[in-house]
Amino acid sequence: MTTTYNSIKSLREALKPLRADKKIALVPTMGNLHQGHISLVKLAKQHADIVVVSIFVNPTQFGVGEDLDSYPRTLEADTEKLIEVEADYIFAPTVDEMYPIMPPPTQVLAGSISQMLCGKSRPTHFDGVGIVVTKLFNIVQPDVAIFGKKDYQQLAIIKQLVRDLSFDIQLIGGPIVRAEDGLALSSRNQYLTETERAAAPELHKAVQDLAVKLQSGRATSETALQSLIEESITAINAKGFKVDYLEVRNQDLTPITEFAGKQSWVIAVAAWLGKARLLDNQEVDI
Ligand SMILES: Nc1ncnc2c1ncn2[C@@H]1O[C@H](COP(=O)(O)OP(=O)(O)OP(=O)(O)O)[C@@H](O)[C@H]1O
Ligand SMILES: CC(C)(CO)[C@@H](O)C(=O)[O-]
Ligand code: BAL
Repeated sequence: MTTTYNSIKSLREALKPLRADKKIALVPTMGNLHQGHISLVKLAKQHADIVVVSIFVNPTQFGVGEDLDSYPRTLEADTEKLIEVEADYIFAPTVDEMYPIMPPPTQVLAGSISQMLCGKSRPTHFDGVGIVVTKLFNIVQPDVAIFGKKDYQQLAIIKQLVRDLSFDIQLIGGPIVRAEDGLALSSRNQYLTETERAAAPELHKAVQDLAVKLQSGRATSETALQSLIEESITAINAKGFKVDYLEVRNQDLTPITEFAGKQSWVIAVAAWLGKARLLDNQEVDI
């Protein structure tokens, strides 16, 4: 059975008797669920006895002028999908329940990792993610928490949060779920027009092309890497996107300083296509 709670107190009461002998997993979401989210719930079920899915469009992670008001809110359809996949609890609080004072005076800042990549164009975004995820961890006290690798930087920031605030939580990153044509599933894909949707998989293709070049050993120096990156940005922009950033980093998101020998890198990209800012990434082991 899938039960929905809107209050922190009632969810805590429901979970309390289960803690003694059940493993609890948390899957945090902003709702408008698609197969990417459902894959995380299925992964959660493999690692825990009880799965809690939070659905909360978190205002503190939206910047001024972003899509907080228009972000799709589809709780009824989401609930049906979660019943079908047999999630145990849905936590769907109101903004007042989560933030008695708005904006909350307490902050959870992630430092330099939150100012790079997506943080350059969304400078307060990860501070909002930091506080809401900290609250969700404190409310649910899960044994396991599942996040998607589509939001690669977010997962890296949450790894740092778990380490620095000593949360006793096992973090698991779920693989990116894609449409058949390669586009990473995302709630914001619905902002695309039909023509833009047809062009959208080009982003993934460009990332794959760059991955092939990296794997063939062409990034022998900082300069060589930079020129491959610039080639990719030009190719993506030529398809009608406006690249926000495309960077190659070590998989912990530190800058690359070693070019010889075995390397574990990640290509991370964000690009605007019409009203949608699309994210993608690919890990590359060289
Ligand atoms: N295609 C996907 N594959 C795997 N995980 C995903 C995918 N899309 C989203 N997730 C994960 O689901 C969780 C909730 O994400 P969220 O509700 O913001 O969905 P979203 O589709 O990414 O929305 P948005 O378009 O706002 O970025 C996050 O951990 C996110 O990384
Ligand atoms: C982790 C999260 C649920 C926090 O609001 C959100 O950033 C998301 O959906 O990725
Ligand atoms: N999945 C990322 C949530 C956001 O862009 O706010």
